[in-house]
Amino acid sequence: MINKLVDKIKKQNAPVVVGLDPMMKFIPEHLKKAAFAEYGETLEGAAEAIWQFNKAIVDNIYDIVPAVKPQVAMYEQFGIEGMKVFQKTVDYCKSKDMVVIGDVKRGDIGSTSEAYAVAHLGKVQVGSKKLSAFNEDFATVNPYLGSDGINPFVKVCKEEKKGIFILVKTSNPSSGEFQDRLIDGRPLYELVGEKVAEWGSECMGDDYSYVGAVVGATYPEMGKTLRKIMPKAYILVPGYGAQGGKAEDLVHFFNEDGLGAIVNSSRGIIAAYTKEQYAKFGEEHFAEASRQAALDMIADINGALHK
Ligand SMILES: O=c1ccn([C@@H]2O[C@H](COP(=O)(O)O)[C@@H](O)[C@H]2O)c(=O)[nH]1
Repeated sequence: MINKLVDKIKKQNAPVVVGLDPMMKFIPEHLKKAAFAEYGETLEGAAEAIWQFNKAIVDNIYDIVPAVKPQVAMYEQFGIEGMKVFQKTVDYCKSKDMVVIGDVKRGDIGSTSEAYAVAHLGKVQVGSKKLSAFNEDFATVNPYLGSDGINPFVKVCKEEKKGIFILVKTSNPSSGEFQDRLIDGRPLYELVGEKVAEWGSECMGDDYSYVGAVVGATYPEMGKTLRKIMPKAYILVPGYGAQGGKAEDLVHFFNEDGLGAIVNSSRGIIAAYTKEQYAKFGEEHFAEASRQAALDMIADINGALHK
């Protein structure tokens, strides 16, 4: 799957992933009205509105953007109905040949991590059959339980040709509380980065490992250091746009080959129609505003890379 991701990034010339984080406040009134008319103000109604919102956005970006990153929390808050839409969204994006990164941030003791890995990337045994559940292409994984929590994901990735992105340095303001703590004079995120390189060395695609890393756009200096520590790891970079990350800060997250990183934007793309810059599209045409915002983001990042 890492080879497919790299190929799509090259073909579309777009090192960009759109985050499908469908918060209700961003879903246009006409979609909510139609969904609530059919299902009432219920969890089913919310799920239907989310589905219509996601589908319209995906229909408008799949030819220009290689990957999507549905954030599971935004679906999970609506219980089973939300998770059904998560699944439907994953399946729909895959039918459009997009690479799907499930932002699920899992990781636990070995036996539990194994179940998480099976749920999101693998196949579950049911009697004599092996069946896929959520079936994303990649999942995000929390490394703070150590190798026990990571190994089951690596095993499933090998079997299924899937991939993971391990949290190394997150984009949020308080990420330094623990991640920057010095251990034997070195910040913890660097030590995690070294482990990612080690785990990933056994998991190579053609040029990059299918064990990647998450490093926030909001910490460009750390991104530069981590790029050197993990030369073969693809870096998933959240924090561009809504969290303040800028294209010019992201250049050192990439390798000399112009590859090695994929930058995420969620609110900046899916809620583009609420921004003054894209107001001319109007709420009815929210998905076209998202397409334009995605095109602008791609141009912004490529512009910084090819300066
Ligand atoms: O360090 C991290 C890890 C994950 N995220 C997730 O990415 C998106 C960012 O959304 P924006 O609207 O583009 O800010 C969201 O799903 C986060 O949970 C992150 O931001 N930082």
